[in-house]
Amino acid sequence: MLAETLAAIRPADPRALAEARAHQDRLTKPRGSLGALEEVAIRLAGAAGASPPPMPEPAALAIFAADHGVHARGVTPWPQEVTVQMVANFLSGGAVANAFAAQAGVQVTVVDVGVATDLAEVPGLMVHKIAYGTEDLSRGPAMTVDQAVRALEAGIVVARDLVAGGARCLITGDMGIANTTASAALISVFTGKDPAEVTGRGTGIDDATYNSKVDIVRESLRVNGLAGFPGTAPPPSEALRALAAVGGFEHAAIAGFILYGAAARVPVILDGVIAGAAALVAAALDPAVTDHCVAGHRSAEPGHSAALVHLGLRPLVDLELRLGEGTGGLLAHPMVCAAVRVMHDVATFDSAGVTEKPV
Ligand SMILES: Cc1cc2ncn([C@H]3O[C@H](COP(=O)(O)O)[C@@H](O)[C@H]3O)c2cc1C
Ligand SMILES: O=C(O)c1cccnc1
Repeated sequence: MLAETLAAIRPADPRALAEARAHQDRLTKPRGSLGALEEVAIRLAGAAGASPPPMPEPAALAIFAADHGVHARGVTPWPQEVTVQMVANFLSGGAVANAFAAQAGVQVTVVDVGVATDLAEVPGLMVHKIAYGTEDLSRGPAMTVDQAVRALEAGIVVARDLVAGGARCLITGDMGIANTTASAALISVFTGKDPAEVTGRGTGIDDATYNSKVDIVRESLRVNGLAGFPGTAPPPSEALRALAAVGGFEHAAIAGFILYGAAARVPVILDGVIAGAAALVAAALDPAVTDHCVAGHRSAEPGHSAALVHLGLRPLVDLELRLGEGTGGLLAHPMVCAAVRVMHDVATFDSAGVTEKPV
């Protein structure tokens, strides 16, 4: 299924890109006056292979939840049970992601890809559990390559089901106590940046815990033989091994979710640092996936900025959010819709009889 999905991915369509650019310039506004929103609409046209691109709605948020063996190293002040407790909170509609999703009119699905507790499938929850949390990435591989592939495929299946159910835009979400540690390790591997530059404070930690977290990320790269790509990214053949070594099940599943969106030409709005790390994995497997992604926001985590630079994506919202769950992606969704609606609804100089400034 992974191979099939990868084989279906195409880069942006140059003709649709050119048509969308030309169309933007015919609309009744000064050229370029919608700034980065023009680029978003043009990007979605290239991704869809059509100008104007289809409206990116309805949108569906998938919150991939999993636990992390590295939690045992004290990288976060929160107990591991908060992951499963927050899953229950998402399902009863009480989390920030639910509030933002309600505001944006977005459907929420929670996916257990590796929570440390057994969960029964209930409406709104899909169970694709790979294991009861990962192993400790600072002592050896967090998961096997086979588990990484199964988690990627879980993300593919979830995206496929949501698109089959009518979703025309996919938004990434995550829940997993300690997952900013795995994110930092992945970002360090895939951007070639030093762990000290890409490790952040996650939910909020003191200086001593922060310094230890950086050491643990560094140790994870050394123990797993991943410290050998300074300033470069690992080759695609190494990407799955790197994902398995230092990633989480939610990172793998989000990478698969992104790959399916790209393959199906359904745009994917990326959330914060966890999605950024997952997108680096997806882009290492096929660089064309970034043509199908919009960076919803820039998180306060330093690794997220490094990931966005590496991916060549410009974030739409920059509000120092550091929550995850899909909250940044949800805030961006109405902006992405507005950008595309301009292409559908706004009159041209010709059609409205507005005098165009001579070029
Ligand atoms: C109550 C609560 C709700 C959350 N919602 C998202 N996260 C976020 O914080 C966690 C990662 O941070 P760290 O690596 O520092 O543990 C992830 O679960 C992420 O989704 C939350 C964290 C907490 C505590
Ligand atoms: O950037 C994020 O998405 C983030 C930051 C801190 C904790 N959880 C998620």
